[in-house]
Amino acid sequence: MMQVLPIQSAATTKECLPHGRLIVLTGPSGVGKGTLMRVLLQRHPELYYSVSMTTRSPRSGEINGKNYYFVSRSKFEQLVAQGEFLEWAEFAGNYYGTPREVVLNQVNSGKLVVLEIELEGARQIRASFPSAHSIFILPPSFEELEKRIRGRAQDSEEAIARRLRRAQEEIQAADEFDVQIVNDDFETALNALEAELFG
Ligand SMILES: Nc1ncnc2c1ncn2[C@@H]1O[C@H](COP(=O)(O)OP(=O)(O)OP(=O)(O)O)[C@@H](O)[C@H]1O
Ligand SMILES: Nc1nc2c(ncn2[C@@H]2O[C@H](COP(=O)(O)O)[C@@H](O)[C@H]2O)c(=O)[nH]1
Repeated sequence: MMQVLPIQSAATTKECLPHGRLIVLTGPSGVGKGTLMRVLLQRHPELYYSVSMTTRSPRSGEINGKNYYFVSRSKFEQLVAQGEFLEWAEFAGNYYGTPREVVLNQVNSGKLVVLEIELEGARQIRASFPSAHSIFILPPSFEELEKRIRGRAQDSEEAIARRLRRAQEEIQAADEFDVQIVNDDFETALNALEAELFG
């Protein structure tokens, strides 16, 4: 019988996922990843959603520990140096990272774990965990993406411009991922996502 080893390190090894599964949900800012995740978690509370750490300032209504762990740049850099992240990246002027220990514990205990992260982090996870299932969410058009980011009304004009510039690059990378789902009609996209996660 094949020996099953727990996942311990993403930085140095390529691991298979022994008990649970790791799902990577990526796609450009404003495409609707967070909204899809929120509804998915309501429908499937057994999923484990990894709360990331960021140096971005909280938006109105965001709660520390629920939406993100909000930390200073110096604290984030200290945690990077200590190897506390499974992956991390700088996006639109802020750091974002996935806490290593809690995620590995959840996967090893058999949970279906979802990471909602940007392109560079998603690439790091794919490199470290080739058996992670990666899903890229696409907008129906670039114009619609811009409309959604602006409609969210949460980011400054400069932040919107950075995110849209980055989105061009991100969309071109969609084919690197296992599955692409277009988030045009919300229910259709949600059903496609559920089908990917629960077969
Ligand atoms: N299918 C859809 N049709 C129309 N609007 C949508 C759809 N899906 C999401 N939205 C809206 O688009 C906006 C951006 O969605 P959301 O914040 O979930 O994007 P995101 O991909 O999580 O962005 P970020 O990566 O910046 O966190 C929200 O106002 C949301 O209500
Ligand atoms: N590489 C990582 N990217 C992350 C993580 N948590 C969130 N994100 C992504 O960052 C952008 C911007 O998010 P926003 O909340 O400021 O709009 C978005 O694409 C998120 O998916 C993470 O831990 N690592």
